Amino acid sequence: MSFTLDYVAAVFAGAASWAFLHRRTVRGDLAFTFYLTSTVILYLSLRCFPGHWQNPLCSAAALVSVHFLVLAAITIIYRLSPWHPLASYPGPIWARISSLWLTYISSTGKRHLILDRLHEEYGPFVRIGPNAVEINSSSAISIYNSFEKAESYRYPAHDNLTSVFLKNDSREKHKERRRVWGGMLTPTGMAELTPALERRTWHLMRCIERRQSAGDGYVDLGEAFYHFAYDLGGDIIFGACNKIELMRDGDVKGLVNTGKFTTGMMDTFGHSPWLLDILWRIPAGENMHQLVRMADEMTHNRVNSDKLSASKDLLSYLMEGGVPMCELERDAAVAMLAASENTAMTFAIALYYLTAEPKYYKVLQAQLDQLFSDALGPLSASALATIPFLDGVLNEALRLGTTFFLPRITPPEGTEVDGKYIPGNTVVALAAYTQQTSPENFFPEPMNFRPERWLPQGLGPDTKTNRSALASFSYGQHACLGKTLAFQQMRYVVARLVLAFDTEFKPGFDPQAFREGILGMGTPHLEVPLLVRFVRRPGIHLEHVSDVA
Ligand code: HEM
Repeated sequence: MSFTLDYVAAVFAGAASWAFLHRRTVRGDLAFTFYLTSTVILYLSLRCFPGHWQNPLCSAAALVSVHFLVLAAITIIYRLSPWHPLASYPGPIWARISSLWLTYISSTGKRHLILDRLHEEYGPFVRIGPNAVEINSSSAISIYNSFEKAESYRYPAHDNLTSVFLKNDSREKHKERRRVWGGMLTPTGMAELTPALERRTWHLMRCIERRQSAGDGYVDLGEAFYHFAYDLGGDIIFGACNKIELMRDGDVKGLVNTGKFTTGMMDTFGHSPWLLDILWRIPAGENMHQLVRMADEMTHNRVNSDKLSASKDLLSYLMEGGVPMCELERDAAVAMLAASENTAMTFAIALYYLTAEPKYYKVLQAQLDQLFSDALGPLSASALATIPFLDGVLNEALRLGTTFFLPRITPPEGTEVDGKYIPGNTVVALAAYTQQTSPENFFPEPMNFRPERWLPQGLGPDTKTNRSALASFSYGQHACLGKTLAFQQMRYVVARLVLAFDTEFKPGFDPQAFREGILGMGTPHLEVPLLVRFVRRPGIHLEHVSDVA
């Protein structure tokens, strides 16, 4: 009799736990520890009644499992029920049941394509998680003005340190941190970074040639751009103390893969934050810790060094702004990723499209030749900013290459988008990729690379170019702080390369497969290596250019 009662008690405890937890965020690592500890405590308790329980260990595990299964079953029933606040939103059943569905589709890198198809099937509002809605409407841009970031941006250590990119509980602290970062991104701050950009771009040109001659005549351009962007990012963040020299030494410590792994993990498992909490504490999450350790070490070197550059680096601004050491380390790690990955991949995607469509390469080359008579002479940022076609190339690379998913959380009172009420504490996101490729925003040929669509005359009288639908730098209070710097870098590097070289793909390279292999993993990831040959244009001599730091 008491045997049955114990199971009945476990069922009631599961139901009571649901009533207590269903409006709360549960930390995965704590939940895991709870179940483990409960099993041990139960086992020890059952052993005190010898004879009553045949096998105390199995019985303890069974009671805890009953608690968990009841909790899970009620959770699922509630999520599928008409009483759930998002019951009226259509979406696939698996999405309604568990956030693991969104986690799974994110892990494929094709989340943007899967969600795009769901909008075709279900309309502009799709329930993509038990508590998440994606909106395919330009009105949804308004959610970025004031809503906070979703839990997926929470640093899994849960240490409540303030950091510029991650989820902060204090809006004021985040605002203040943006202000401190902003010092580097003023015109004066950016001018101080220009010598590093110029020097690193010369290294890049020599690095490309060196790797071509050391191999089969072609370079893995995605890899070369990653190495360039990390080297330059290191200069920007750590100044003269920067030890990152991937173009010269290769990526011995696996920095690029560590960075890609970290952004990929956050972008995938962030949708099930409880799972990220667990992964953070087990060996599978080791690469994330490795990035943190690298950033910590470089930050310590920088803070304790007396070998400082004449110009300021990011850490100068943060130290002057009174940012404490533990938060300097966190922001340095964020900056290493923010300053490198997206920029590197946008270079790669821009060069891919220019090589795939040589007529655009020629147009850009002609315009640059006209403005800069000496292909190896100075390229001022102000002159480069006057070439709309160059910006058209970059905007198209961003439009087709960045497929971000940027979740926010609605305030407790909820919100309205296009007249539809969305309940409070719902995760909401703009369908960025669908908007960026929608004929309502970009017409004609929304799926094709057409830089002219960004010029005043566009692609003819029916052209539609809805600039605000380009979500590549996000919007509002968490929008990219480095957008102007990124454009300055992208214009400079693309212009230098196009002025000095012609390009061609390696024979057998499949442009279509490359394009289909641009994955969305927080930043673009390239499934297919971009294999290209750079051929010097007549009159270009680079022998005098230094190719080492
Ligand atoms: C093509 C290059 C780049 C792209 C496409 C890009 C894109 C983005 C996006 C989409 C966000 C917002 C994420 C969100 O709302 O969830 C963001 C945030 C941020 N980016 Fe960039 N970024 C680029 C380059 C850079 C560079 C070069 C830097 C600076 C060195 C930078 C610094 C930042 C920072 C600090 C944030 C966090 C802002 C905040 O949360 O308040 N980014 N970036």
